[in-house]
Amino acid sequence: MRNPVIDVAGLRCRYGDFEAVRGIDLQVHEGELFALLGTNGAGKTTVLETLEGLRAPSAGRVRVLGVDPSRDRAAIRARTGVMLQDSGFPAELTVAEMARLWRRGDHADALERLDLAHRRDVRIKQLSGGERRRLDLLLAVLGEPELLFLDEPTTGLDPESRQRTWDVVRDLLAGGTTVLLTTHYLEEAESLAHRLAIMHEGVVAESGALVDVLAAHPARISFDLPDRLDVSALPMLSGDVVHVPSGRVDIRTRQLQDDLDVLLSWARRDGLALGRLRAHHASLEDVFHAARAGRGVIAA
Ligand SMILES: Nc1ncnc2c1ncn2[C@@H]1O[C@H](COP(=O)(O)OP(=O)(O)OP(=O)(O)O)[C@@H](O)[C@H]1O
Repeated sequence: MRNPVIDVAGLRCRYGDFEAVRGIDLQVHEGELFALLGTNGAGKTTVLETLEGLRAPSAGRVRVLGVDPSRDRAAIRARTGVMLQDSGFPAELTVAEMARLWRRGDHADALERLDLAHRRDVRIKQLSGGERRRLDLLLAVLGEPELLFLDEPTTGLDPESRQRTWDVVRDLLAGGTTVLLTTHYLEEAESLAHRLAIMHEGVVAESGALVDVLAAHPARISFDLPDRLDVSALPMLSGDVVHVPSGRVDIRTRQLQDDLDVLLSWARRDGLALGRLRAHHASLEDVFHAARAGRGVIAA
């Protein structure tokens, strides 16, 4: 098997007395999109900055494209694209000028792809927040990097712009680019990621292939408990039943189809309507809440 594009073992990062990253392992393989998720302050930006060579780890081993980023940042920069949360480009330049300054050439296709062609002669200071984000992405991918760091790439974008960004990322993946993504939008990770890690308070609380991580968590059935019924009236189910004060029943089960079948048969037999009935396999949001609550499962 080939060496991972990113290989991190036992990484620790300190800010003075405070240890923000407390011993994490990560491997990102060629051509995959790895989502680094986590609660606020979990340490994602610190990890990202370490991988980009912007800060040295206080302990552990970090290799990016086979190189130690804190020792040889220049070697990595030439082969990576970085889309930061706040890029701070010169406000007076136009979009086309900025792109040419970043990398020589016309870039008409890339501008078109990111829906910026019609804004090519507009100054950066006049762009909307969403257009700024698309310009950030444009500049990050102009050099056709082997490895792309995307730090919350769709924050502030409307749903259509977000979809467009996802399409660009999918095209890059199809072309063999490796992507490390951080995002607070779990549906973004669920839509794009092959593998992921969820950080909480400086450690990895959950990690693995997206499909394995989702499969390791119970499915859910929820509905409004019909009027005048008590939860004790529910039929015998394999899952755990939680009854919230608002009258909603929430069932966590590893036998989704069987439990749903039992519930629907019971409701039909007794002529009951299960209001706002929902049944679904675990979503990344369920996994995220479990990780935060310390119920994570390291799947791989
Ligand atoms: N320069 C700094 N000095 C001291 N503490 C810092 C510094 N930068 C970050 N921290 C702390 O380190 C921890 C991790 O911060 P980091 O920005 O890496 O988290 P994050 O996962 O990116 O958070 P968010 O999702 O909120 O952006 C936080 O508790 C933060 O307050």
